[in-house]
Amino acid sequence: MSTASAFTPVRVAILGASGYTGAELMRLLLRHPRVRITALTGERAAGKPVADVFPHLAPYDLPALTKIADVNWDDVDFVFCGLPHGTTQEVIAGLPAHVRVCDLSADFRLFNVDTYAEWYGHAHKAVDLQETAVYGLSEVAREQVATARLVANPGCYPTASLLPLLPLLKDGLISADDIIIDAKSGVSGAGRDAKQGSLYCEVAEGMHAYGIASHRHAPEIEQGLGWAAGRGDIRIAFTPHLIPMNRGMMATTYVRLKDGVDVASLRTSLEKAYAGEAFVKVLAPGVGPQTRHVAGSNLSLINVFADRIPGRAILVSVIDNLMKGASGQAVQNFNIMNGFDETLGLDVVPVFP
Ligand SMILES: NC(=O)C1=CN([C@@H]2O[C@H](COP(=O)(O)OP(=O)(O)OC[C@H]3O[C@@H](n4cnc5c(N)ncnc54)[C@H](OP(=O)(O)O)[C@@H]3O)[C@@H](O)[C@H]2O)C=CC1
Ligand SMILES: CC(=O)N[C@@H](CCC(=O)OP(=O)(O)O)C(=O)O
Repeated sequence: MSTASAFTPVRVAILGASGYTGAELMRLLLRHPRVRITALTGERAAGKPVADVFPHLAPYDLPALTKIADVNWDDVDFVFCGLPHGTTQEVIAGLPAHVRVCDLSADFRLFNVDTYAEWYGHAHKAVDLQETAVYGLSEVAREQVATARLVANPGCYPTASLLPLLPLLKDGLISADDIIIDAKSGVSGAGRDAKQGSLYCEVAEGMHAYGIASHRHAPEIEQGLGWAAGRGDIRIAFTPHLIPMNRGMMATTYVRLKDGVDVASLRTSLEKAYAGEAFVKVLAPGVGPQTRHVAGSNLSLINVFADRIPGRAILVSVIDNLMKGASGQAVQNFNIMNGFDETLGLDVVPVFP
């Protein structure tokens, strides 16, 4: 099987194709009518056919994995970069100018390079490029994404957290100073690399919080909230948890309503913000979003509930961390950057149950 297109295809390279987000990108782009995959890279997997690394892709006609240094850039228009954070800034800074980029790592997400250095433990290695990067939460930044050369694809926890919160802050309905995010992720969020924390015995039949009050996605979420609230000093309580499942992410967020605001107004704000959106849906009152409702798809399902404590509300949002939390949103941004219908390659119905 190979991709066929009646149009001139965009020639795409996936850096980090031997990782989980790379596999997800190949799954989506093989079905994308305007894409031809011309280069795939791996580090340890360089030199291997994709089928050796991902046998589920054996039926498809894909280039073999190479080192990044061996990519022929004359044959590439667009790069999806799925490398570990910290390795990406220098790689992207070294790409030829004609190539547009969607970076899935955290390397270009924080606009303030001092904040980046504080949370990532080293100075930013491409400060000039950082200034040109657009934070690609697709529904919020469409216009900037459309013309960007470099899009910083949001993190999975920030995507799940920001989608329900941004409209409510923009509309002035909730306090920016009392936001508590309790989030859970499937283990694929940690990537395919062998790590003790991803071993079966460490994650099966149990769950645990990690990065408590110290996870590097907190400043990314605060940056987005600050944009919506028009303030740079927002601090959140954010606790991620690792859950024994392959994919999926849930953010349960506790907020305080501004005086005179009720939960119905929150619902109206969310419905208005996401009316007509292909991938963000506000569920009917009382219906709880579940990770199994979005598995394998680019959907984000959200809902809002009255808390039993007066003046408070609870937001629940779910995404698939590898889709809307990574590769799905990256393809959505690719579509926006190329003027394509946003849903191309993403018309995937969730796998249920
Ligand atoms: N997994 C998720 O749900 C999400 C991931 N992200 C981010 O996306 C990026 C990719 O994540 P994911 O696919 O999960 O990670 P993986 O660990 O599964 O894959 C990493 C990829 O990068 C390659 N690689 C590793 N080190 C280097 C290096 N020094 N130089 C060149 N290539 C290298 C690996 O090659 P090889 O294996 O062949 O050595 C592999 O192809 C990360 O920055 C991650 O934080 C963002 C949102 C969600
Ligand atoms: C389960 C798990 O380990 N998840 C990762 C987040 C995945 C992600 O979005 O990370 P980036 O910011 O690097 O893109 C973590 O907590 O670090």
